[in-house]
Amino acid sequence: MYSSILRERSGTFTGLLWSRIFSRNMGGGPRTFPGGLNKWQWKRMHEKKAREKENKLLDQEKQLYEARIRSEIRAKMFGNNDSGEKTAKSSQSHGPISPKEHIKSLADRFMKAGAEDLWNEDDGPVKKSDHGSRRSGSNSIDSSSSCNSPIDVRSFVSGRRGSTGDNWSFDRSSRGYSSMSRGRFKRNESSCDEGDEFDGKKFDTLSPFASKFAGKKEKVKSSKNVNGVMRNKGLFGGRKFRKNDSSTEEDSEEENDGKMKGWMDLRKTGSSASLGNHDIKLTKRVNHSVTDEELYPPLDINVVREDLRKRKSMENVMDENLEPRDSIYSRKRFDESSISPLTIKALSASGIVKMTRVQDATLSECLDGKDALVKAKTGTGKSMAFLLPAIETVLKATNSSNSVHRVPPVFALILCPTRELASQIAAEGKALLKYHEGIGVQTLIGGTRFKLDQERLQSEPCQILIATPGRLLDHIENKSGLTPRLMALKLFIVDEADLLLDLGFRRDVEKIIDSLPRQRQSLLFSATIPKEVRRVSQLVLKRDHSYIDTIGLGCVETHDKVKQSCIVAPHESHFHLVPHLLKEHISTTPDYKIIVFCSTGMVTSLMYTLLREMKLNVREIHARKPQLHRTRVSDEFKESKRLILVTSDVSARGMNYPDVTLVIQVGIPSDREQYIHRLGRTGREGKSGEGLLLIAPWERYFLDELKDLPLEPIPVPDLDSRVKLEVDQSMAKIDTSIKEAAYHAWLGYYNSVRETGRDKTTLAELANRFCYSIGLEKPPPLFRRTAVKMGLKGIVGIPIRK
Ligand SMILES: Nc1ncnc2c1ncn2[C@@H]1O[C@H](COP(=O)(O)OP(=O)(O)OP(=O)(O)O)[C@@H](O)[C@H]1O
Repeated sequence: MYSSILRERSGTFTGLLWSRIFSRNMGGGPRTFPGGLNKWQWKRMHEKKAREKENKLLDQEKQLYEARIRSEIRAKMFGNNDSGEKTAKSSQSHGPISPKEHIKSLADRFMKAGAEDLWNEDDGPVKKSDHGSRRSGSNSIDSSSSCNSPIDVRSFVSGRRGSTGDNWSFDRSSRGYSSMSRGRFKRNESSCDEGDEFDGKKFDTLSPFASKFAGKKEKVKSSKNVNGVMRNKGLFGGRKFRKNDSSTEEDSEEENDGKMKGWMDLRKTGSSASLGNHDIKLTKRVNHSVTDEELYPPLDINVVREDLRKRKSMENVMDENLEPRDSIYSRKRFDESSISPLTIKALSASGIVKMTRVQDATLSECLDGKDALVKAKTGTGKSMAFLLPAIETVLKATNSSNSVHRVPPVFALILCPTRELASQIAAEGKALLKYHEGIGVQTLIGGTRFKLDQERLQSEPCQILIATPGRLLDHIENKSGLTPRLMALKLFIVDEADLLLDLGFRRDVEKIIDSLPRQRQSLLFSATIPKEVRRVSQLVLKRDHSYIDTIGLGCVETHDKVKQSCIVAPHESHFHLVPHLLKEHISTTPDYKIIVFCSTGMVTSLMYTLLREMKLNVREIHARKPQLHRTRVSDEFKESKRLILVTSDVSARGMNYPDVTLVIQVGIPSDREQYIHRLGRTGREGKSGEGLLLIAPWERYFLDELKDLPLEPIPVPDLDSRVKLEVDQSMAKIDTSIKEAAYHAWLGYYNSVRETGRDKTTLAELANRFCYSIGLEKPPPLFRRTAVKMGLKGIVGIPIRK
């Protein structure tokens, strides 16, 4: 019987192998098999393997078949249309788009107004000198006469300028920001552009790029006739996209088929939400007679930035009809918007009448159901900017949902990085829903009991859910009943988007996105959006999303009213300097409220213990503290004055502690963005504040990342001998275990920083100096496994536990 089964499977190697082994076994071969299996177990194991292999092959065949069918359908749909129609149709379909269309849309987006910050240093318009020398008769346009003509890159990509894609509109009422979506353009808050007439309206040009571009556009148009080449480096890291007009349609069909197969295969390798495929070169290089360098000499981005800065300073004059330039408020009132009267009533009850600029810039776009990536400075009301659309979405969904839901649906999901931030957003949401009956906001955050979450979700209304990724994923993966409720989701919001899309969180976020409906609106908010995040934002956003930047290209991302200084001092002195600086600030600021950021939880704990020993009014928050403590301290710090909060990065993002007078950052933050967010805990709602960065001489390299910020170096203050003595005495009283934990955490943190972590010997030396400065006699040993993991095993000065 078995041999007949095996004969059926004889096509597979496993089958053959098993058949040999089995027949040998029948003939008195070995009784036991590798792994101590008996012959039946051995047989079953191989049969299972063969089945799995067969299924895999079948799956692959099925996928290939589906890909073929899809490409046939696409060929039928688009076969007879011109390229403009193709683009329109493809943007409506929900299936995968062709590589060609994909390239078009990426290139299109890259060249849109406001996308300059996606460019690499050597992208962009032609340098003035080069430009002049390359002008070609009537095709060249003088930059001064053409500075108001935004470029339409579709003309390069599709080979003709689409008439509908050129509708550039300017909304005067919403002055002070830029927003790009399908040809719409609004002006930057602190934009550095000049105004010009367009379509009978006052039109603010995109940027000084426009004039240079206009010339370039003509140039490219004419050069396209020669060889049909388009070069677009920024988004694709130097990749080249070419369209060879002389190639026949058959050629391109063939090429497309080949590309499509590769495309389909690639799409299948990642999760549906993964991004990997978007940045893949799918076109072949084609030789052409004119070199790219001749056509597109590299742009000196610094020249452009300088240009922008000059224009900004010229524009920085107060218009008497507008809010002052440095105000975070716009002139628009909430009652002029289309949000629900009950929400407006709640806003008025909290004394909120006028919108902030970011709210003005985003509200209509968000209410229109568009996807958006929004950048606005810290403390300017981003939470309300996304909570208002969330509430409107719920109202709309509740009114229009004629189908009775099997489970009570969650219509809006807000993802944020920390528990405190989730609770803060929930509190703000509840205040806005004060007069809306039956609409509930709930949080899903770590540190609480899972079962309690479930009960709360079932017993209380929850149309708006605010969650941290880890706990939300727990609920999704453990089938707590949340997943079906998310099926009706209409709006997905990611606050602190750059952090949540960063590697640390991205996997969780991808999994969460996989369990959300694809037909939804998505909004991403942050005060910092580095280039990489704009690229990976496609993980969440639709391709035609708007990018709304209320800060403006080339403008400072921090608040003018926040004074920033930096002290470079040996790190052994930091534990002495911090109390000194605190005392100095307290003596001059009666209503002081200070946040001290430390690099890790355990260093935070040591700093807190020291300050407490010194009888300063101090509290601590870090991830090692129980949630109850964190919530209590966070609430207390919100309400209080004359208090110092020592914290790790759990408080760096989004936390709205009103009237913080000073932020001290001890040691370098993880990156430039984190510096901006930590600093952003002061100077909120347009108020003034002060920031101080305290670093060691070997951390000076980090200042390079902040060179565009108004950070003033100040001399190391002379230490008061009494403070010094007091610090030494207080440090001596601190339990050794706290110091040892701080040493290990310190070592771990700087080992993970690329610049300090690569030279392990120096790192060990620095760590030892830190160790002695906190009163330890010798460095505490590391577990062998930890040392191996950290690459510190065998390094002089790093003792290993026996
Ligand atoms: N239109 C408004 N008028 C007055 N106050 C407002 C308005 N909008 C928001 N606020 C208040 O401004 C403060 C800061 O807002 P919020 O915390 O949303 O800032 P944020 O931009 O999200 O900051 P971060 O980047 O640090 O997360 C809050 O106290 C909020 O209530």
